[in-house]
Amino acid sequence: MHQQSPTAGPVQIVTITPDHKFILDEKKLKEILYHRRAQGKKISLVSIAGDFRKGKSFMLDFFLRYLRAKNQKEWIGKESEPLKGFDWRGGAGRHTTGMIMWSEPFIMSLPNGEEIAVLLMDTQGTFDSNSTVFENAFIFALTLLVSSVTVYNIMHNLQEDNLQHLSFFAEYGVLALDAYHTSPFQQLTFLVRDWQFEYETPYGFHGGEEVLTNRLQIRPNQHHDLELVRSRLRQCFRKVNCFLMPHPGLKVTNRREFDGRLEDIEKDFKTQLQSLIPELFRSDNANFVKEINGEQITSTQLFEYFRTYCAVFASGELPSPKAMLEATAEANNLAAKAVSKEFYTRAMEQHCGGDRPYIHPNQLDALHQEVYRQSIEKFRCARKMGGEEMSQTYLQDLENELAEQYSNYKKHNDSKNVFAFSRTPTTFISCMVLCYIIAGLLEAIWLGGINFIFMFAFWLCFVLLSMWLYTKYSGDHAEIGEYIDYFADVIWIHGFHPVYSRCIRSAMRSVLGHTKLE
Ligand SMILES: Nc1nc2c(ncn2[C@@H]2O[C@H](COP(=O)(O)OP(=O)(O)OP(=O)(O)O)[C@@H](O)[C@H]2O)c(=O)[nH]1
Ligand SMILES: [Mg+2]
Repeated sequence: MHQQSPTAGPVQIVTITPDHKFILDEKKLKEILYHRRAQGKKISLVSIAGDFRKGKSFMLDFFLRYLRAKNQKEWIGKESEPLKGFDWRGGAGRHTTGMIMWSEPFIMSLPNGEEIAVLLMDTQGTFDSNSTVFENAFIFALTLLVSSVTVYNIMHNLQEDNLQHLSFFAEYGVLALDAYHTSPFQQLTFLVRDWQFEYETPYGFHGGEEVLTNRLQIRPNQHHDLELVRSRLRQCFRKVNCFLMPHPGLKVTNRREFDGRLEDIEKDFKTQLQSLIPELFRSDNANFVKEINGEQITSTQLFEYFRTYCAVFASGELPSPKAMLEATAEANNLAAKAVSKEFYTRAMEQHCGGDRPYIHPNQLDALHQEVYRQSIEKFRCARKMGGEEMSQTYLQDLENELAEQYSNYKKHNDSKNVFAFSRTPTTFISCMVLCYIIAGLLEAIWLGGINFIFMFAFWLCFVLLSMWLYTKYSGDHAEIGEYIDYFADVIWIHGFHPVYSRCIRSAMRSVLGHTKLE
């Protein structure tokens, strides 16, 4: 290990602004990652993340002691030496904000003798009352993306909510990657603080493995949600392990003047520190060196990745992560809106859809008013989370969408009107003219006796035409109008249309001299 300069210390590389945006301090990050000691070397980044006020920075200072120690055996330090490095303190309010990196890399050797640069990073605790869901997700996801080993610091036990949050953050991180990776993240170590059940499961990695196997097991008949979280975690991380840490003692947690000295810390805690930390920094661990896309990267490459990931998170291209209540309430409202809209569409289609005849505009409007009222009522009555204020936005959207649909139905209905108006009257008027001419001709050649058939057809067409006009203009007895349209269609398709087409074709042939017109 190389001597650190006396000025080495924690450096804020990511700052969260009061309006919950983040700023990456590229200059400071560059100073660390382009440090002369790290130049050209592969890199390992060990970070700690987890809920706020759970002793993360405190733990990181022991990592620091280990990496700084010249004598590997007695790295833990003197009994009365205060614990310094990354800033930690007691109290209930959050302390660390943004992301903080140690200003100088540490040099370690891989089993093949190659030197690598090791960096430490502290992060803002999740779920304090000041941070937004975006902040939490961004910090955690970025930590997972840039670290080779991420220590997920949790309290008391490995619970379902820890797994759920982790998978949420990991999925958010996956979004920032530009290509699909089978295991986008490397090592994740659950560090369970204040483990109380030593009588059942021992401290350390062995006990941790037992707890982890139990929690990550996919059981037959397990609920799909729980199974999904577990299978995604396995896909996202190359290695997951767990360490059970004892309580550090009441002097650590309850005394204001506690400064981190070992003499105030319980023996068990110190013993476990000595087993945890050397194991975490084992250079023969296959996941210790940072890899991206299956390639071990150098510190200068990491700088570029850091910048790229931050740019993706800032671009606004990613879906904005939402709190569980907000996301569920949104899903409820969207579902209720979809049901109401579908109800409206189905009812309108039944009366004025594509295969329905034209109806009078007044009738269409009355139909719309009624179906619209019922559809809005349906939305109001649906059970939704998020309260009245939230549902108001979706109600507004629904109203706009229904109004737009109605305007489309109106246009469609009008277009049917023009169509019906041209074909049905043309057919009946043509029939009447034809019948009249035939009756006249028959009269002229003294066959007036069979005239009555054509005069009957003439008057039939006249009556049908009058009835049709009445139904279309008044909107009453629409079904009768429909039957008349149908009757006219039959006459048109089987009577006039073939004759017209034949006439037009032969006329064209005589003009163009028997060219192929089929
Ligand atoms: N119960 C408990 N408390 C601890 C442990 N280790 C440290 N602490 C105490 O927890 C308090 C918070 O320590 P920090 O290291 O500042 O906690 P943090 O997680 O970094 O907090 P934020 O920076 O606010 O997210 C201090 O008073 C520590 O003495 C532990 O293992 N168990
Ligand atoms: Mg902290």
